[in-house]
Amino acid sequence: MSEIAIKAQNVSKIYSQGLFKKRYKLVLDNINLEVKKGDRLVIIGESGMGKTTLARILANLDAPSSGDVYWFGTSLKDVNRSEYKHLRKKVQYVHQDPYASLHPSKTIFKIIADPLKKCQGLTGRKLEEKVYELLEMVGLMPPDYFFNKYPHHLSGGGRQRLAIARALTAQPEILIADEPISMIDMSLRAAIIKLLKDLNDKHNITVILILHDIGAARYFTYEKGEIAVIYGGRIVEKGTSEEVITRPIHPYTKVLISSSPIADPELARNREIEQLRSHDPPIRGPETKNCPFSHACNYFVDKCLSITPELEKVNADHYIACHVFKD
Ligand SMILES: Nc1ncnc2c1ncn2[C@@H]1O[C@H](COP(=O)(O)OP(=O)(O)OP(=O)(O)O)[C@@H](O)[C@H]1O
Repeated sequence: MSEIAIKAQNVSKIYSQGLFKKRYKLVLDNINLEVKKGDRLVIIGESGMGKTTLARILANLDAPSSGDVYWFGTSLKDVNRSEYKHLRKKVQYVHQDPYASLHPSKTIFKIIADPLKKCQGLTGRKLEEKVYELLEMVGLMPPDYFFNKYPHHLSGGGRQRLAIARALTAQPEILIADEPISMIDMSLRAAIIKLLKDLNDKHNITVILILHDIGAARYFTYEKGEIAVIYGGRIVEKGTSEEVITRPIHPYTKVLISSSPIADPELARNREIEQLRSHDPPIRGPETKNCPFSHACNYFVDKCLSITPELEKVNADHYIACHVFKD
């Protein structure tokens, strides 16, 4: 059996808001997820559903209010300092915004070389060779052409490639990329997803990719991996791309798929998009026990307003959290 690379166990996150911080907002509600070593996972959902919060907690950039995250079987609550130092390098995070995450006055060589010196202790010719290799690996070609350039010389896609190369300097085994394509031109997006697929395929790096684009999710997972659909801080549907995108069950997943843009004008004209009862994100507190989608769902029944549905198995490749639709 493959080793579990990363696991979230009963992870919840509550933020306090308001003047005296007395209003509590449940942003993640009892999330359970695991990703095997060398596998791929997409976490998909619309804005404000908790994707970034979950990604940051998985990367230990933020702490859950309750629950635990495990890296390679080690609980981040119990880990000792030296073990954590060792594990930290293995889990790297790629930010949504490549513009903000790169030092504007450092050359591209320095952006990659500095962490290489720190993480791998490389110097001189070996350092130069490694910078060359990493730039080549992320498709910044020919690598030495970029050595003395600066981030502002690159396109958005190029900057995201550079941000990925920088994350690779730590030789990670898990890469968590938070919407890495949302701030770059449409035409460059597929290439970044392809790069992440290649890193997974050729270098066996476990990749967790946060997305709101269903087409990109399908492209990333059609050969392997899973898609987890998040709504109101809950995983509402999870499974292979074949199951979740081809045979969606949850009403939210269906709406997400049917409203994703399609290029063919004929298909776009003829398709029907279900109108939801509300387009606002749900407001839930720590004590809320309902289906997070119940305020928007056209099919809700009484139970949906008072009992939070748990993820249940439909088949080996498909899980669903819905009181009404179960298969
Ligand atoms: N530090 C914070 N304090 C209070 N509320 C927060 C904080 N960070 C996030 N939130 C709230 O948590 C909810 C989920 O935010 P999150 O950024 O995780 O969603 P998201 O799905 O990643 O959305 P987006 O795609 O817009 O980034 C939102 O309602 C957001 O306003």
